[in-house]
Amino acid sequence: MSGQALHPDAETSVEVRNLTVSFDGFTAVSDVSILMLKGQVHFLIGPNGAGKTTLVDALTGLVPATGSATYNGIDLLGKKTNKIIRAGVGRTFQTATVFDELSVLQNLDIAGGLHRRAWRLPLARRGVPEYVEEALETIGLAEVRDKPAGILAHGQKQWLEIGMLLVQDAKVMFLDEPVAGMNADERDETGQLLRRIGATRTIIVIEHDMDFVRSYADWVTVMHTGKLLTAGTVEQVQADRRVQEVYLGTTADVAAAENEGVH
Ligand SMILES: Nc1ncnc2c1ncn2[C@@H]1O[C@H](COP(=O)(O)OP(=O)(O)OP(=O)(O)O)[C@@H](O)[C@H]1O
Repeated sequence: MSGQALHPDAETSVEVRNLTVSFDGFTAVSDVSILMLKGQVHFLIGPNGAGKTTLVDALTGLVPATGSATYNGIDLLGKKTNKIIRAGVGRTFQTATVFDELSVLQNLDIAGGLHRRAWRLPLARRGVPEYVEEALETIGLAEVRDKPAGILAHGQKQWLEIGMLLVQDAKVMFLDEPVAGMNADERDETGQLLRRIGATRTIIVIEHDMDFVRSYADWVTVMHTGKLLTAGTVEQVQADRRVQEVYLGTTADVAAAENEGVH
């Protein structure tokens, strides 16, 4: 895909080619090809039903797909979710999946256990592993480590989910609307967090909050009715008339909006 090498030395991390997902004859994702580079925060946007979640489902072993998708050359299609996690590809969902009655630390420990091949001693008997300490610091929850996850603020729960991916050693993270329901401060903290962890990983965020996209996207991919509409920098995507049409309606609506100074 031309123009995507914002950083000349960025390496391709996830490569999706001609990916198609059909449900009983309905094509939810149609012939989509995307390159995702290491060290970039990618955003996947598009109106409701565009196929964003289904695309991520296909890349994380939840729905079957045709075409090809690799991470660092490892085939992702046709693999079970646990194998995909072990390969270094993780995701969050729109609704939090933390165990409310367990502490922040225990949630991280369990998530880390999913990644470890061998069965290990429970946390209480072996102390807190270094990588869990690091994750706690990174997500800013060190001070609430022993609190039950159920009492965390909404934003903190989302950060815990991201921490769970960190302890799984996910090098590729798909995040489904991580800032939905967050206040402005929480959104900013989340954006900074994504930048920090994205420097050495590949982050792909499904998002509807365009302010958040504008502030933190290195690269934006736009989907519409299952197809890839366009991809580029925020500026490129915003200037694309097809994107404006998809979000605003018809070409006539776009012209009217432009006349009224809406962009
Ligand atoms: N399991 C399924 N069976 C049948 N159709 C499905 C299934 N999952 C998704 N779809 C359909 O596929 C299309 C794409 O849905 P998807 O959830 O991927 O869109 P999205 O871009 O993530 O939308 P949103 O922003 O609303 O979450 C929708 O028309 C949806 O109804």
